[in-house]
Amino acid sequence: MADEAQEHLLEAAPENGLQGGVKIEVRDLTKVSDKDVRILNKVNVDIPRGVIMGVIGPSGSGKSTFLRSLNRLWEPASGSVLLDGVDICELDVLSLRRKVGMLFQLPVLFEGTVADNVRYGPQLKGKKLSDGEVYKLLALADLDSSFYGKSGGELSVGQAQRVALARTLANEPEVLLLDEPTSALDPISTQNIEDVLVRLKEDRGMTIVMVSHSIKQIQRIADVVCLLVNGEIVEILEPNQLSEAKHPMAQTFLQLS
Ligand SMILES: Nc1ncnc2c1ncn2[C@@H]1O[C@H](COP(=O)(O)OP(=O)(O)OP(=O)(O)O)[C@@H](O)[C@H]1O
Repeated sequence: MADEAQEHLLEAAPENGLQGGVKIEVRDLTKVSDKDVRILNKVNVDIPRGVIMGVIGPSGSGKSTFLRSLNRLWEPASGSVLLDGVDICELDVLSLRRKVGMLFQLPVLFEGTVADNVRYGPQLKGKKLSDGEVYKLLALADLDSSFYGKSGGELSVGQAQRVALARTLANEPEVLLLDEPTSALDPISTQNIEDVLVRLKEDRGMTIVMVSHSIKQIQRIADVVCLLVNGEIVEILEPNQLSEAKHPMAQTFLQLS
């Protein structure tokens, strides 16, 4: 990846008074499939703290694999990922996944109430969240107190996605990984989630890496966008500069999406 591209990322670091600096360093990250096909090929990128990074690229280019490699849902074949300078392979997987929370395209809620779901992570560590703490987490995910006692079956997909977000936030993550988190949602639910993500970045300095097929969404909320093609990062740009991307796939992708 060109040095120039990396500079875009570092320039996007927050000017909101929160601590800046590199949060995630990805070094020569390579992932090979069982059939010996390279899914990620020597990916290098520094992701600053307090930035929303959008990841785009054609289907099969390795976006989900990249995301899953950041919290060891997929183990790399070679290369490394450093979180605050510490190789994630040196961290206990459970504590890594608390620090680096993840949301998927479709939310899966556990049995029980919304409050049970939100309490789940802290409970595994022996901590019972008070009602007030649960309400605060719901509010962070833009859900009012009426959701507290509801069950998953009573929720729309958009509401369930926000409950899944509140459940992730209960673990006090420093990084959020989002794999097309709004692709199954209507425009209003999408906007709710986008607003929450921007607030988490601005108020808490959270680092957010989001795969999205929507260029418009990337342009609405991302600070930088990273284009993956055939398992390689070929461009890192500010969202409003996407039309200036030099890689031929970028133009095709822009026209089709
Ligand atoms: N568990 C797996 N085992 C083997 N190959 C896999 C596995 N998961 C994904 N792949 C392959 O890795 C490549 C990248 O897949 P990945 O899901 O990361 O792409 P993507 O860019 O997220 O695609 P999409 O936009 O369609 O979700 C694809 O060729 C896919 O077939």
